[in-house]
Amino acid sequence: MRAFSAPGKALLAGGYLVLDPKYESFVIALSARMHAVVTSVKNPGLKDETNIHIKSSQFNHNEWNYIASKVRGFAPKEIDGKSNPFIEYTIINVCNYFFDIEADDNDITIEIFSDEEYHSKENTKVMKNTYKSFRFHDKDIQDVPKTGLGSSAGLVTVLTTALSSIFCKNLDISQHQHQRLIHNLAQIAHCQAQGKIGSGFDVAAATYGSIVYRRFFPDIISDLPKISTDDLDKYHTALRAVVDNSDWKMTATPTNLPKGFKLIMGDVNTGSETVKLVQKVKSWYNENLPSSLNVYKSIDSNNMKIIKLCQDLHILEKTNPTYYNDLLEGLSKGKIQNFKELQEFQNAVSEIRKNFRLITEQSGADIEPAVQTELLDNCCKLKGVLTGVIPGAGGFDAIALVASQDTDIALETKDLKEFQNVTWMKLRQANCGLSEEDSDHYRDLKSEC
Ligand SMILES: Nc1ncnc2c1ncn2[C@@H]1O[C@H](COP(=O)(O)OP(=O)(O)OP(=O)(O)O)[C@@H](O)[C@H]1O
Ligand SMILES: C[C@@](O)(CCOP(=O)(O)O)CC(=O)O
Repeated sequence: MRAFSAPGKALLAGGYLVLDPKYESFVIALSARMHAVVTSVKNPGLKDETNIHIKSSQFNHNEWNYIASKVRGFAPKEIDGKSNPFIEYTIINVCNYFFDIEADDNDITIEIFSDEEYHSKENTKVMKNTYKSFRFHDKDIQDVPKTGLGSSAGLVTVLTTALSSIFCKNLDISQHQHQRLIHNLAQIAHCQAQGKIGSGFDVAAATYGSIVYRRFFPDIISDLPKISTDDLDKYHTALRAVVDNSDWKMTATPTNLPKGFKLIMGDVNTGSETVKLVQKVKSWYNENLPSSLNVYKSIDSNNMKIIKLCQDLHILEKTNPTYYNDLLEGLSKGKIQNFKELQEFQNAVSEIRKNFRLITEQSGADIEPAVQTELLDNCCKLKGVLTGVIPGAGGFDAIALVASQDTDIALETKDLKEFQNVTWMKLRQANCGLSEEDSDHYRDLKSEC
Protein backbone atom coordinates (compact mmCIF):
# COMPACT_ATOMS: atom_id res chain seq x y z
CA MET A 1 0.00 0.00 0.00
CA ARG A 2 1.43 3.38 -1.02
CA ALA A 3 -0.05 6.87 -1.07
CA PHE A 4 0.82 10.02 -3.00
CA SER A 5 -0.46 13.57 -3.17
CA ALA A 6 -0.13 16.50 -5.57
CA PRO A 7 -0.99 20.20 -5.14
CA GLY A 8 -3.48 22.49 -6.89
CA LYS A 9 -2.37 25.68 -8.65
CA ALA A 10 -2.84 29.41 -9.13
CA LEU A 11 -1.28 31.01 -12.20
CA LEU A 12 -0.33 34.32 -10.63
CA ALA A 13 1.35 35.81 -13.69
CA GLY A 14 1.33 34.52 -17.26
CA GLY A 15 -2.32 33.85 -18.17
CA TYR A 16 -2.72 33.41 -21.98
CA LEU A 17 0.95 34.21 -22.65
CA VAL A 18 1.89 30.85 -21.08
CA LEU A 19 0.25 29.14 -24.08
CA ASP A 20 3.22 30.35 -26.15
CA PRO A 21 6.64 28.79 -25.37
CA LYS A 22 8.14 32.24 -25.95
CA TYR A 23 6.95 33.45 -22.54
CA GLU A 24 7.56 32.41 -18.94
CA SER A 25 4.92 32.37 -16.20
CA PHE A 26 4.74 32.35 -12.41
CA VAL A 27 2.76 29.47 -10.92
CA ILE A 28 2.04 29.05 -7.23
CA ALA A 29 1.24 25.54 -5.98
CA LEU A 30 -1.50 25.41 -3.36
CA SER A 31 -1.97 23.60 -0.08
CA ALA A 32 -5.13 21.94 -1.47
CA ARG A 33 -3.99 18.51 -2.67
CA MET A 34 -5.30 15.49 -4.56
CA HIS A 35 -4.43 12.11 -3.03
CA ALA A 36 -4.22 8.53 -4.32
CA VAL A 37 -3.85 5.44 -2.17
CA VAL A 38 -2.92 2.32 -4.10
CA THR A 39 -3.13 -1.37 -3.17
CA SER A 40 -2.71 -4.42 -5.33
CA VAL A 41 -3.10 -8.18 -5.18
CA LYS A 42 -2.42 -11.14 -7.44
CA ASN A 43 -5.64 -12.52 -8.89
CA PRO A 44 -4.84 -15.95 -10.36
CA GLY A 45 -8.20 -16.01 -12.18
CA LEU A 46 -7.14 -13.18 -14.50
CA LYS A 47 -5.30 -14.22 -17.67
CA ASP A 48 -3.43 -11.50 -19.61
CA GLU A 49 -5.70 -8.87 -18.11
CA THR A 50 -5.41 -6.34 -15.32
CA ASN A 51 -8.31 -5.14 -13.19
CA ILE A 52 -8.05 -1.51 -12.14
CA HIS A 53 -10.60 -0.21 -9.63
CA ILE A 54 -10.67 3.55 -9.08
CA LYS A 55 -12.73 4.74 -6.14
CA SER A 56 -13.68 8.33 -5.45
CA SER A 57 -15.98 7.70 -2.50
CA GLN A 58 -16.23 11.37 -1.57
CA PHE A 59 -18.47 11.89 -4.57
CA ASN A 60 -21.60 9.81 -4.03
CA HIS A 61 -19.41 6.70 -3.79
CA ASN A 62 -18.30 7.09 -7.41
CA GLU A 63 -16.16 4.31 -8.73
CA TRP A 64 -14.92 3.07 -12.06
CA ASN A 65 -13.91 -0.56 -12.57
CA TYR A 66 -11.73 -1.19 -15.59
CA ILE A 67 -10.28 -4.19 -17.35
CA ALA A 68 -7.14 -3.46 -19.34
CA SER A 69 -5.34 -5.89 -21.60
CA LYS A 70 -2.30 -5.69 -23.82
CA VAL A 71 -4.14 -7.02 -26.88
CA ARG A 72 -6.48 -4.02 -26.81
CA GLY A 73 -3.59 -1.57 -26.40
CA PHE A 74 -4.60 -1.20 -22.73
CA ALA A 75 -7.69 0.78 -23.76
CA PRO A 76 -9.60 0.25 -20.49
CA LYS A 77 -13.10 -1.20 -20.57
CA GLU A 78 -15.36 0.01 -17.75
CA ILE A 79 -17.56 -2.89 -16.68
CA ASP A 80 -20.72 -0.73 -16.29
CA GLY A 81 -19.99 1.50 -19.30
CA LYS A 82 -19.16 4.50 -17.09
CA SER A 83 -16.68 7.06 -18.34
CA ASN A 84 -14.01 9.30 -16.86
CA PRO A 85 -11.55 10.32 -19.61
CA PHE A 86 -8.96 11.61 -17.11
CA ILE A 87 -8.75 8.17 -15.50
CA GLU A 88 -8.90 6.31 -18.81
CA TYR A 89 -6.09 8.18 -20.54
CA THR A 90 -3.97 7.83 -17.41
CA ILE A 91 -4.42 4.05 -17.50
CA ILE A 92 -3.69 3.91 -21.24
CA ASN A 93 -0.46 5.87 -20.97
CA VAL A 94 0.94 4.29 -17.82
CA CYS A 95 0.17 0.75 -19.03
CA ASN A 96 1.57 1.44 -22.51
CA TYR A 97 4.71 2.97 -21.06
CA PHE A 98 5.34 -0.11 -18.89
CA PHE A 99 3.99 -2.52 -21.57
CA ASP A 100 6.93 -4.94 -21.27
CA ILE A 101 6.91 -5.15 -17.47
CA GLU A 102 5.03 -8.01 -15.92
CA ALA A 103 3.77 -6.53 -12.64
CA ASP A 104 3.59 -8.96 -9.69
CA ASP A 105 -0.05 -8.03 -9.13
CA ASN A 106 -2.90 -7.77 -11.62
CA ASP A 107 -5.74 -6.51 -9.46
CA ILE A 108 -5.18 -2.87 -8.52
CA THR A 109 -7.32 -0.58 -6.39
CA ILE A 110 -6.69 3.16 -6.20
CA GLU A 111 -8.64 5.35 -3.83
CA ILE A 112 -8.80 9.05 -4.69
CA PHE A 113 -9.23 11.76 -2.07
CA SER A 114 -9.42 15.48 -2.76
CA ASP A 115 -8.98 18.28 -0.26
CA GLU A 116 -12.06 20.35 0.38
CA GLU A 117 -11.07 23.57 -1.38
CA TYR A 118 -11.28 22.00 -4.86
CA HIS A 119 -15.07 21.89 -4.74
CA SER A 120 -18.12 23.67 -3.41
CA LYS A 121 -18.87 22.70 0.19
CA GLU A 122 -22.64 22.68 -0.20
CA ASN A 123 -24.39 19.56 1.14
CA THR A 124 -21.27 17.88 2.41
CA LYS A 125 -20.35 15.90 5.46
CA VAL A 126 -16.85 15.91 6.95
CA MET A 127 -15.08 12.60 7.51
CA LYS A 128 -11.79 12.69 9.36
CA ASN A 129 -9.15 10.91 11.36
CA THR A 130 -6.17 12.23 13.32
CA TYR A 131 -4.29 13.12 10.12
CA LYS A 132 -6.73 13.98 7.36
CA SER A 133 -10.13 15.50 6.85
CA PHE A 134 -12.21 15.26 3.67
CA ARG A 135 -15.68 16.38 2.64
CA PHE A 136 -18.14 13.85 1.31
CA HIS A 137 -20.73 15.00 -1.25
CA ASP A 138 -24.08 13.49 -2.07
CA LYS A 139 -23.57 14.20 -5.81
CA ASP A 140 -21.44 12.58 -8.51
CA ILE A 141 -18.10 14.20 -9.30
CA GLN A 142 -19.27 15.85 -12.54
CA ASP A 143 -22.24 17.48 -10.77
CA VAL A 144 -20.31 19.15 -7.95
CA PRO A 145 -19.24 22.74 -8.74
CA LYS A 146 -15.44 23.14 -8.78
CA THR A 147 -13.40 26.12 -7.68
CA GLY A 148 -10.81 25.96 -10.49
CA LEU A 149 -7.75 24.79 -8.56
CA GLY A 150 -6.84 22.17 -11.17
CA SER A 151 -8.56 19.04 -9.86
CA SER A 152 -8.16 17.13 -13.12
CA ALA A 153 -4.42 17.90 -13.37
CA GLY A 154 -3.93 16.85 -9.73
CA LEU A 155 -5.99 13.72 -10.30
CA VAL A 156 -4.06 12.66 -13.41
CA THR A 157 -0.72 13.38 -11.72
CA VAL A 158 -1.37 11.34 -8.54
CA LEU A 159 -3.09 8.58 -10.47
CA THR A 160 -0.13 8.34 -12.86
CA THR A 161 2.17 8.10 -9.84
CA ALA A 162 0.08 5.53 -7.99
CA LEU A 163 -0.29 3.28 -11.05
CA SER A 164 3.37 3.64 -12.03
CA SER A 165 4.35 2.50 -8.53
CA ILE A 166 2.82 -0.91 -9.32
CA PHE A 167 5.09 -1.42 -12.33
CA CYS A 168 8.11 0.39 -10.95
CA LYS A 169 8.56 -0.87 -7.41
CA ASN A 170 11.48 1.46 -6.71
CA LEU A 171 9.56 4.56 -7.80
CA ASP A 172 11.01 7.40 -5.74
CA ILE A 173 9.35 10.68 -6.50
CA SER A 174 12.04 12.65 -4.73
CA GLN A 175 14.31 11.70 -7.64
CA HIS A 176 14.39 14.10 -10.54
CA GLN A 177 14.23 11.42 -13.24
CA HIS A 178 11.12 9.86 -11.67
CA GLN A 179 9.44 13.27 -11.36
CA ARG A 180 10.17 13.83 -15.03
CA LEU A 181 8.67 10.44 -15.94
CA ILE A 182 5.48 11.18 -14.00
CA HIS A 183 5.26 14.71 -15.35
CA ASN A 184 5.63 13.63 -18.98
CA LEU A 185 3.13 10.77 -18.72
CA ALA A 186 0.61 12.91 -16.82
CA GLN A 187 0.98 15.81 -19.25
CA ILE A 188 0.23 13.51 -22.21
CA ALA A 189 -2.75 11.84 -20.49
CA HIS A 190 -4.20 15.18 -19.37
CA CYS A 191 -4.00 16.70 -22.86
CA GLN A 192 -5.56 13.62 -24.46
CA ALA A 193 -8.38 13.57 -21.88
CA GLN A 194 -9.10 17.27 -22.41
CA GLY A 195 -9.00 16.85 -26.18
CA LYS A 196 -6.70 19.85 -26.45
CA ILE A 197 -3.12 20.74 -25.74
CA GLY A 198 -3.21 23.54 -23.17
CA SER A 199 -0.14 25.09 -21.61
CA GLY A 200 0.20 22.31 -19.02
CA PHE A 201 1.15 24.65 -16.18
CA ASP A 202 -1.34 22.84 -13.92
CA VAL A 203 0.27 19.40 -14.40
CA ALA A 204 3.73 20.97 -14.05
CA ALA A 205 2.72 22.59 -10.72
CA ALA A 206 1.08 19.34 -9.53
CA THR A 207 4.44 17.64 -10.11
CA TYR A 208 7.04 20.26 -9.27
CA GLY A 209 5.21 22.66 -6.92
CA SER A 210 5.57 26.46 -7.29
CA ILE A 211 7.53 27.18 -10.45
CA VAL A 212 8.61 29.63 -13.09
CA TYR A 213 7.23 27.74 -16.07
CA ARG A 214 7.90 27.73 -19.80
CA ARG A 215 5.66 25.33 -21.68
CA PHE A 216 6.66 22.37 -23.90
CA PHE A 217 6.15 22.57 -27.66
CA PRO A 218 2.62 21.22 -28.31
CA ASP A 219 3.70 18.98 -31.23
CA ILE A 220 5.57 16.76 -28.78
CA ILE A 221 2.12 15.45 -27.82
CA SER A 222 0.11 16.01 -31.00
CA ASP A 223 2.67 13.99 -33.03
CA LEU A 224 2.02 10.83 -30.98
CA PRO A 225 0.32 8.16 -33.14
CA LYS A 226 -3.23 6.99 -32.47
CA ILE A 227 -3.52 3.78 -30.46
CA SER A 228 -4.38 1.02 -32.90
CA THR A 229 -4.94 -2.67 -32.19
CA ASP A 230 -3.44 -3.38 -35.67
CA ASP A 231 -0.06 -2.12 -34.59
CA LEU A 232 0.25 -2.07 -30.81
CA ASP A 233 3.99 -1.52 -30.87
CA LYS A 234 3.60 1.79 -32.65
CA TYR A 235 2.04 3.67 -29.71
CA HIS A 236 4.21 2.34 -26.92
CA THR A 237 7.41 2.74 -28.92
CA ALA A 238 6.50 6.35 -29.73
CA LEU A 239 5.36 7.00 -26.15
CA ARG A 240 8.61 5.69 -24.67
CA ALA A 241 10.61 7.84 -27.06
CA VAL A 242 8.60 10.98 -26.21
CA VAL A 243 8.61 10.37 -22.46
CA ASP A 244 12.24 9.26 -22.08
CA ASN A 245 14.25 10.70 -24.93
CA SER A 246 12.59 13.75 -26.45
CA ASP A 247 13.65 17.23 -25.53
CA TRP A 248 10.45 18.83 -24.25
CA LYS A 249 12.19 22.22 -24.16
CA MET A 250 10.08 23.18 -21.14
CA THR A 251 11.36 24.69 -17.94
CA ALA A 252 9.95 24.38 -14.45
CA THR A 253 12.25 26.22 -12.08
CA PRO A 254 11.28 26.05 -8.39
CA THR A 255 10.19 29.35 -6.91
CA ASN A 256 8.14 30.68 -4.02
CA LEU A 257 6.62 33.85 -2.69
CA PRO A 258 9.29 35.57 -0.57
CA LYS A 259 9.45 34.85 3.16
CA GLY A 260 6.87 36.81 5.15
CA PHE A 261 4.50 37.06 2.16
CA LYS A 262 1.47 34.86 1.67
CA LEU A 263 -1.08 34.02 -0.95
CA ILE A 264 -4.75 34.55 -0.14
CA MET A 265 -7.52 33.28 -2.39
CA GLY A 266 -11.14 34.36 -2.37
CA ASP A 267 -13.85 32.40 -4.17
CA VAL A 268 -16.55 34.45 -5.83
CA ASN A 269 -18.74 31.41 -6.47
CA THR A 270 -19.37 31.89 -10.17
CA GLY A 271 -16.60 30.53 -12.43
CA SER A 272 -15.67 31.03 -16.08
CA GLU A 273 -15.29 28.91 -19.16
CA THR A 274 -11.58 28.95 -19.93
CA VAL A 275 -11.95 27.43 -23.41
CA LYS A 276 -14.27 30.23 -24.61
CA LEU A 277 -12.05 32.92 -23.10
CA VAL A 278 -8.97 31.46 -24.80
CA GLN A 279 -10.78 31.33 -28.19
CA LYS A 280 -11.80 34.99 -27.94
CA VAL A 281 -8.35 36.13 -26.88
CA LYS A 282 -6.69 34.15 -29.70
CA SER A 283 -9.01 35.74 -32.29
CA TRP A 284 -8.41 39.21 -30.87
CA TYR A 285 -4.65 38.59 -30.90
CA ASN A 286 -4.56 37.44 -34.53
CA GLU A 287 -6.87 40.20 -35.77
CA ASN A 288 -4.97 42.97 -34.01
CA LEU A 289 -1.35 42.32 -34.87
CA PRO A 290 1.06 44.03 -34.43
CA SER A 291 -0.54 46.10 -31.63
CA SER A 292 -1.71 42.93 -29.81
CA LEU A 293 1.92 41.75 -29.79
CA ASN A 294 2.88 45.01 -28.09
CA VAL A 295 0.21 44.41 -25.44
CA TYR A 296 1.64 40.89 -24.86
CA LYS A 297 5.17 42.32 -24.71
CA SER A 298 4.10 44.81 -22.06
CA ILE A 299 2.39 42.07 -20.02
CA ASP A 300 5.46 39.88 -20.40
CA SER A 301 7.90 42.53 -19.22
CA ASN A 302 5.76 43.05 -16.10
CA ASN A 303 5.44 39.29 -15.53
CA MET A 304 9.24 39.14 -15.66
CA LYS A 305 9.47 42.03 -13.17
CA ILE A 306 7.35 40.06 -10.69
CA ILE A 307 9.49 36.93 -11.12
CA LYS A 308 12.68 38.99 -10.72
CA LEU A 309 11.32 40.87 -7.68
CA CYS A 310 10.55 37.57 -5.94
CA GLN A 311 14.14 36.45 -6.58
CA ASP A 312 15.52 39.81 -5.39
CA LEU A 313 13.43 39.69 -2.21
CA HIS A 314 14.70 36.17 -1.45
CA ILE A 315 18.26 37.50 -1.74
CA LEU A 316 17.49 40.63 0.28
CA GLU A 317 16.11 38.53 3.11
CA LYS A 318 19.51 36.82 3.37
CA THR A 319 21.83 39.74 2.64
CA ASN A 320 20.06 42.58 4.43
CA PRO A 321 17.74 41.12 7.07
CA THR A 322 17.28 44.44 8.88
CA TYR A 323 16.00 46.21 5.77
CA TYR A 324 13.94 43.12 4.89
CA ASN A 325 12.24 43.08 8.29
CA ASP A 326 11.48 46.80 7.96
CA LEU A 327 9.99 46.12 4.55
CA LEU A 328 7.75 43.37 5.95
CA GLU A 329 6.67 45.64 8.78
CA GLY A 330 6.01 48.38 6.23
CA LEU A 331 3.79 45.97 4.27
CA SER A 332 1.86 44.95 7.40
CA LYS A 333 1.30 48.55 8.39
CA GLY A 334 0.33 49.80 4.94
CA LYS A 335 3.53 51.82 4.38
CA ILE A 336 4.18 50.40 0.92
CA GLN A 337 5.29 53.76 -0.48
CA ASN A 338 8.45 53.64 1.69
CA PHE A 339 9.84 50.56 -0.05
CA LYS A 340 10.75 50.56 -3.73
CA GLU A 341 10.51 46.77 -4.08
CA LEU A 342 6.90 46.80 -2.83
CA GLN A 343 6.02 49.70 -5.09
CA GLU A 344 7.58 48.01 -8.11
CA PHE A 345 5.62 44.83 -7.33
CA GLN A 346 2.37 46.79 -7.13
CA ASN A 347 3.12 48.74 -10.30
CA ALA A 348 3.95 45.61 -12.28
CA VAL A 349 0.64 43.99 -11.30
CA SER A 350 -1.34 47.13 -12.08
CA GLU A 351 0.25 47.34 -15.55
CA ILE A 352 -0.67 43.70 -16.20
CA ARG A 353 -4.22 44.32 -15.04
CA LYS A 354 -4.48 47.47 -17.18
CA ASN A 355 -3.47 45.44 -20.24
CA PHE A 356 -5.96 42.69 -19.42
CA ARG A 357 -8.72 45.30 -19.07
CA LEU A 358 -7.78 46.54 -22.53
CA ILE A 359 -7.97 43.00 -23.92
CA THR A 360 -11.31 42.54 -22.13
CA GLU A 361 -12.66 45.68 -23.81
CA GLN A 362 -11.33 44.85 -27.29
CA SER A 363 -11.91 41.07 -27.40
CA GLY A 364 -15.17 40.72 -25.50
CA ALA A 365 -13.51 38.05 -23.30
CA ASP A 366 -14.29 38.90 -19.68
CA ILE A 367 -10.75 38.54 -18.33
CA GLU A 368 -11.05 41.35 -15.84
CA PRO A 369 -14.74 42.23 -15.69
CA ALA A 370 -15.73 45.50 -13.94
CA VAL A 371 -17.12 43.77 -10.85
CA GLN A 372 -13.80 41.97 -10.31
CA THR A 373 -11.86 45.24 -10.87
CA GLU A 374 -13.87 46.82 -8.10
CA LEU A 375 -13.32 43.87 -5.79
CA LEU A 376 -9.56 43.74 -6.44
CA ASP A 377 -9.25 47.50 -5.95
CA ASN A 378 -11.08 47.24 -2.63
CA CYS A 379 -8.82 44.35 -1.58
CA CYS A 380 -5.72 46.40 -2.38
CA LYS A 381 -6.89 49.06 0.09
CA LEU A 382 -6.79 46.56 2.97
CA LYS A 383 -3.92 46.74 5.42
CA GLY A 384 -1.28 44.10 4.70
CA VAL A 385 -2.41 43.46 1.12
CA LEU A 386 0.26 44.20 -1.47
CA THR A 387 -1.63 43.41 -4.62
CA GLY A 388 -4.22 41.15 -6.25
CA VAL A 389 -5.14 39.50 -9.55
CA ILE A 390 -7.63 37.09 -11.05
CA PRO A 391 -5.28 34.18 -11.67
CA GLY A 392 -5.16 32.01 -14.78
CA ALA A 393 -7.70 32.83 -17.43
CA GLY A 394 -9.28 35.53 -15.24
CA GLY A 395 -13.02 36.10 -15.41
CA PHE A 396 -15.30 35.24 -12.55
CA ASP A 397 -12.96 32.71 -10.96
CA ALA A 398 -11.44 33.07 -7.51
CA ILE A 399 -9.23 36.11 -6.90
CA ALA A 400 -5.65 35.83 -5.58
CA LEU A 401 -3.98 38.35 -3.29
CA VAL A 402 -0.38 38.69 -2.18
CA ALA A 403 -0.22 39.93 1.40
CA SER A 404 1.95 40.03 4.49
CA GLN A 405 2.00 36.78 6.46
CA ASP A 406 0.15 38.29 9.43
CA THR A 407 -2.81 39.63 7.43
CA ASP A 408 -6.11 38.35 8.82
CA ILE A 409 -8.26 38.91 5.76
CA ALA A 410 -11.41 37.34 7.21
CA LEU A 411 -11.27 39.64 10.21
CA GLU A 412 -10.49 42.76 8.16
CA THR A 413 -13.37 42.20 5.77
CA LYS A 414 -15.93 40.87 8.24
CA ASP A 415 -19.27 42.69 7.91
CA LEU A 416 -18.01 44.90 5.04
CA LYS A 417 -20.58 44.87 2.27
CA GLU A 418 -18.03 45.24 -0.56
CA PHE A 419 -16.68 41.78 0.37
CA GLN A 420 -19.97 40.03 1.04
CA ASN A 421 -19.75 37.87 -2.10
CA VAL A 422 -16.26 36.58 -1.37
CA THR A 423 -15.51 33.39 0.53
CA TRP A 424 -11.92 33.38 1.75
CA MET A 425 -10.50 29.97 1.00
CA LYS A 426 -8.56 27.83 3.47
CA LEU A 427 -5.44 27.83 1.32
CA ARG A 428 -1.75 28.54 1.53
CA GLN A 429 1.11 28.32 -0.86
CA ALA A 430 2.19 24.64 -0.90
CA ASN A 431 5.66 23.76 0.23
CA CYS A 432 6.11 20.90 -2.22
CA GLY A 433 4.92 19.35 -5.45
CA LEU A 434 4.21 15.67 -5.81
CA SER A 435 4.95 13.84 -2.57
CA GLU A 436 4.69 10.40 -0.99
CA GLU A 437 2.33 10.19 1.96
CA ASP A 438 1.89 7.68 4.77
CA SER A 439 -0.85 5.36 3.53
CA ASP A 440 -2.01 4.74 7.12
CA HIS A 441 -3.16 8.36 7.30
CA TYR A 442 -6.16 7.62 5.06
CA ARG A 443 -7.59 4.77 7.15
CA ASP A 444 -10.65 4.86 9.39
CA LEU A 445 -12.12 8.19 8.36
CA LYS A 446 -15.07 8.87 10.64
CA SER A 447 -17.97 11.25 10.56
CA GLU A 448 -17.55 14.31 12.84
CA CYS A 449 -20.51 13.66 15.08
N1 LIG B 1 -11.81 13.62 -6.97
C1 LIG B 1 -12.04 13.24 -8.23
N2 LIG B 1 -12.44 11.99 -8.52
C2 LIG B 1 -12.67 11.59 -9.78
N3 LIG B 1 -12.58 12.41 -10.84
C3 LIG B 1 -12.21 13.66 -10.63
C4 LIG B 1 -11.91 14.16 -9.31
N4 LIG B 1 -11.57 15.46 -9.40
C5 LIG B 1 -11.64 15.79 -10.72
N5 LIG B 1 -12.02 14.71 -11.46
C6 LIG B 1 -12.22 14.68 -12.92
O1 LIG B 1 -11.83 15.94 -13.44
C7 LIG B 1 -12.97 16.62 -14.03
C8 LIG B 1 -12.86 18.12 -13.79
O2 LIG B 1 -11.81 18.58 -14.57
P1 LIG B 1 -11.70 20.08 -15.11
O3 LIG B 1 -10.44 20.18 -15.88
O4 LIG B 1 -12.99 20.44 -15.75
O5 LIG B 1 -11.61 20.88 -13.75
P2 LIG B 1 -10.43 21.50 -12.92
O6 LIG B 1 -9.18 20.82 -13.33
O7 LIG B 1 -10.76 21.45 -11.45
O8 LIG B 1 -10.56 22.99 -13.30
P3 LIG B 1 -9.57 24.10 -13.83
O9 LIG B 1 -8.83 23.46 -14.99
O10 LIG B 1 -10.50 25.20 -14.22
O11 LIG B 1 -8.68 24.43 -12.71
C9 LIG B 1 -14.17 15.97 -13.35
O12 LIG B 1 -15.35 16.06 -14.13
C10 LIG B 1 -13.70 14.51 -13.21
O13 LIG B 1 -13.81 13.82 -14.44
C1 LIG C 1 -5.68 30.98 -20.21
C2 LIG C 1 -4.66 29.96 -19.73
O1 LIG C 1 -3.36 30.49 -19.99
C3 LIG C 1 -4.73 29.75 -18.23
C4 LIG C 1 -5.94 29.07 -17.69
O2 LIG C 1 -5.78 29.00 -16.29
P1 LIG C 1 -6.93 28.56 -15.27
O3 LIG C 1 -7.42 27.20 -15.75
O4 LIG C 1 -7.97 29.64 -15.32
O5 LIG C 1 -6.24 28.48 -13.93
C5 LIG C 1 -4.87 28.66 -20.50
C6 LIG C 1 -3.75 27.63 -20.30
O6 LIG C 1 -2.67 27.98 -19.81
O7 LIG C 1 -3.95 26.46 -20.70
